[in-house]
Amino acid sequence: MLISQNWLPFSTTFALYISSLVILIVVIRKYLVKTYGRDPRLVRFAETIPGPPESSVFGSYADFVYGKDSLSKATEYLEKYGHLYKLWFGKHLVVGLSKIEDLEVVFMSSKLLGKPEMFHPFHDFWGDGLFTASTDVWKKNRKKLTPAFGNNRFGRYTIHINDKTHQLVRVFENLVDGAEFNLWSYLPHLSFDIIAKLMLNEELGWGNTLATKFHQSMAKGIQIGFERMCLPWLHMKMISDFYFKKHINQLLTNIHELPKKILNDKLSEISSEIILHKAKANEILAQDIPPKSFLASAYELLDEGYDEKVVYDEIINIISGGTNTSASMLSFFLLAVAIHQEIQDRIYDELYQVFGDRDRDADQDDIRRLPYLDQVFKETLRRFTLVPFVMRGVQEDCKIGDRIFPAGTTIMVSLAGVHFNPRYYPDPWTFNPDNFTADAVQSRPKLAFIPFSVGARNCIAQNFAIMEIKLILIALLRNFSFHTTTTMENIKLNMAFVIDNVNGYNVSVKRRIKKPSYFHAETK
Ligand code: HEM
Repeated sequence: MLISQNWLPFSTTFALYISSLVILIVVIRKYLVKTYGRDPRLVRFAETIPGPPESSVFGSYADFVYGKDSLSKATEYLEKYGHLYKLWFGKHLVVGLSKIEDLEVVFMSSKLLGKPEMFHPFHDFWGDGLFTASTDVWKKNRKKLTPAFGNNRFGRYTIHINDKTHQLVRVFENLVDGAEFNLWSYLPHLSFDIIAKLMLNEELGWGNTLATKFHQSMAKGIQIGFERMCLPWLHMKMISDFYFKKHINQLLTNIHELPKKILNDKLSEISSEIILHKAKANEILAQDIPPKSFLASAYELLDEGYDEKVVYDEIINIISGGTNTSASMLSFFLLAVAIHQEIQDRIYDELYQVFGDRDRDADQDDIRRLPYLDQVFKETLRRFTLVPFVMRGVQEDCKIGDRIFPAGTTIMVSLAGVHFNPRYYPDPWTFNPDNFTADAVQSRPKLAFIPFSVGARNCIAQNFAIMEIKLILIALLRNFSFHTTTTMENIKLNMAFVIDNVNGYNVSVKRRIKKPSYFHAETK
């Protein structure tokens, strides 16, 4: 009796121990399968596609994330695997595409408008704004916000862009004949000030505490999002939450302070604008009124049944979309023409033909009269493809080329793969504005140049960005010549949403003598 009494508790404890262990193993296994288990349909589809070597659990992230920069990566994959290749990021199958015929199908398909599931770490920061909104929300928001980027607003925008650029010209005056400085210390400030003024009607300098907090937190948030998307051990929610949750909440609090303040400051202004537009629409008001602002359009999303968070999200998206893109483009352009002085001379000669030595500001008509500036502008967007890849999620099976892409695949359209395809650009690593002479453009398919992406989910601000950046370039190049000790070989691009040069954009400036280059040649 005694023996059996001692033995029974032991056996019960042992049984309990074993069954708990079994349950734990089952739960862990289920969790791991849910986190990393690959859909057999995706696995079978992937077997037909070439790609870099991968371990079965973690995928090809190491090659992608820790390899070369994104432009080199895009061209390396193109050379090794052609226009279709696969990468596994944990359980996510990513298929890279750069054949123009395939891209046409992707961009024109109304079923391929959604962002992929693996993008969800960015949803924390961009929320239901255009970058990460689900397709249904995106459709409503995009329709509402598109008019804010219409050409009918550009006349008013031109005045403010020129005004803000004058302020930068005054800062550069103090740097004339000095040492090299990094353009990046100035250009994001300018593009942010312009977006704040034009889209949000706020005079928010970069140095403003809320703005600084916003930019620092957003940069950190994007970095965390990128790590959570690419590094498979962070696909485990409990690990990801353990490392980042508190931090992400703090970053979000910092980020939201700015749109909250803007809405607070501008609420009565927005309400009056909306009332005015309603009166005009109902023909109660006869006089002409300015087109609706971005802020009023975003605020009207509340009529669609959303709460204020969606307005914050769109403000956050527009600042994110409009700051580093323009600043990177300006920086790469000025660095490239500082390296290629003969190209800079030719741009100035063209500017001199249009403006002579007068001081008047540039406008829309002037932009149209500067074809060589346009060639260099496009070559900068090609050679330094700012957004090298765009992602789309396949929500239902779809045919691209002769393959059926199963639901659940992530499509990675390689804009850089197109821009570095030797078939369209014979010497793709050379910076050569002649790639964009009228004849050269005519000889290529239209989709061979797609820096702003194409189709319904392209850059909402494409025309605005071109106008803004050209006006700034015209003002800077009319006042200064740019010089550098950097060479094309020193430019090292890093992997990010908008590429940037890890070595900075170091230039020195000289005051422009307002005479064309042939005048200097004759007086030598
Ligand atoms: C040279 C400058 C720029 C380039 C090369 C560029 C490029 C792009 C590209 C490729 C996309 C598509 C991304 C995707 O499909 O995932 C995009 C989207 C977007 N861009 Fe730009 N962009 C530039 C400037 C701007 C500016 C100045 C703004 C704001 C004022 C802006 C706001 C946006 C927004 C909000 C989206 C999301 C559109 C949507 O999903 O409906 N971009 N941009």
